[in-house]
Amino acid sequence: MSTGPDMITVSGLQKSYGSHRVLDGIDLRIPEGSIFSLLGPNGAGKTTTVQILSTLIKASGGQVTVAGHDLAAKPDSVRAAIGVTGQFSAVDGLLTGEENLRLMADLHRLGRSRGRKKARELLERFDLTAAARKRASTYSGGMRRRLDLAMTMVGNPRLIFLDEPTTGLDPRSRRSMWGIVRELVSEDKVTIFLTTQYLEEADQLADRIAMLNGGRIVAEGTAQELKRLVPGGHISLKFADSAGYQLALRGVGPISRNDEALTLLVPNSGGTTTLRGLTEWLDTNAIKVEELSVHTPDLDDVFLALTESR
Ligand SMILES: Nc1ncnc2c1ncn2[C@@H]1O[C@H](COP(=O)(O)OP(=O)(O)OP(=O)(O)O)[C@@H](O)[C@H]1O
Repeated sequence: MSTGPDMITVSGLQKSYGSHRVLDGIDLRIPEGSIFSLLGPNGAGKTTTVQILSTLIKASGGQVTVAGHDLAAKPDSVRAAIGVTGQFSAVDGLLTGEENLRLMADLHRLGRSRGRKKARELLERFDLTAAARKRASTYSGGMRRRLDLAMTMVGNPRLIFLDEPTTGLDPRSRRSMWGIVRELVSEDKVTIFLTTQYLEEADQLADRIAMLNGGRIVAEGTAQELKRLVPGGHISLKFADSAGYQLALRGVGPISRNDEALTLLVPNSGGTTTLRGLTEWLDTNAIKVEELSVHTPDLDDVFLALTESR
């Protein structure tokens, strides 16, 4: 991840609709060349934040710079530096993939030969060459998303707002999209602002994640840092016989028990020490374990713990 200058800085960002305060003082710093993900339950204010940062609507208060430009003073400069893809796809289904890209090249005034070259390159890169002459309406969901992203890349944006890039895609198409997004960052040095409903997606892609709830950022950090915020890591043990179970019950300090299934849950600090200590203790006491599994908290646990209605 880059430690260079920031692509986005936000301080004290506010947005109200009448007396309804949707964003209540948000601070963010997003380094250039990184992937940042904003998460939050429905109605938390994610779309509002993206709409403000991408110049679609005006903030009610606070300071924002995007790509080095003051958002309030220089919205045109901000617009020239960014690309937006997602829910409001620019793809025209009646045109072929190639035509869609050429149209975009025309809008960016690339000129005929440069436009064609750019379209060819992007079709190749986004794995759409074979479908280049087919109408976009015949494309699969994954192909359509790739075309949409390719069209955004025609303008050479330094920052892309990716709104739910894989919603509705099958696991293979989702993985292929993740690969493309990573490549945009590693090769083109693009900064990505990602909104997603899939916590796994943020976990896979984002360098840093912020959780928005009730118009405020309630947690911010790497996926690992966020996971450390919630307890919930545990080791699950299933015993071979009731004698071993009874012995362990007194010895291991379980957080929960199931006498019928002969299972115990033991808290896990996250390191290997607890696990090793536990298995050594079981060995020493000749207790037979049938199954052992380690559960580390995931972003779902963090999300639920931090965004429960308050
Ligand atoms: N134009 C508007 N007028 C009044 N209220 C609005 C307007 N746009 C959004 N809101 C309110 O702002 C709040 C945040 O909405 P926003 O769309 O930003 O949430 P979100 O986090 O993107 O949610 P979702 O995951 O459902 O898309 C909601 O309570 C919504 O009703």
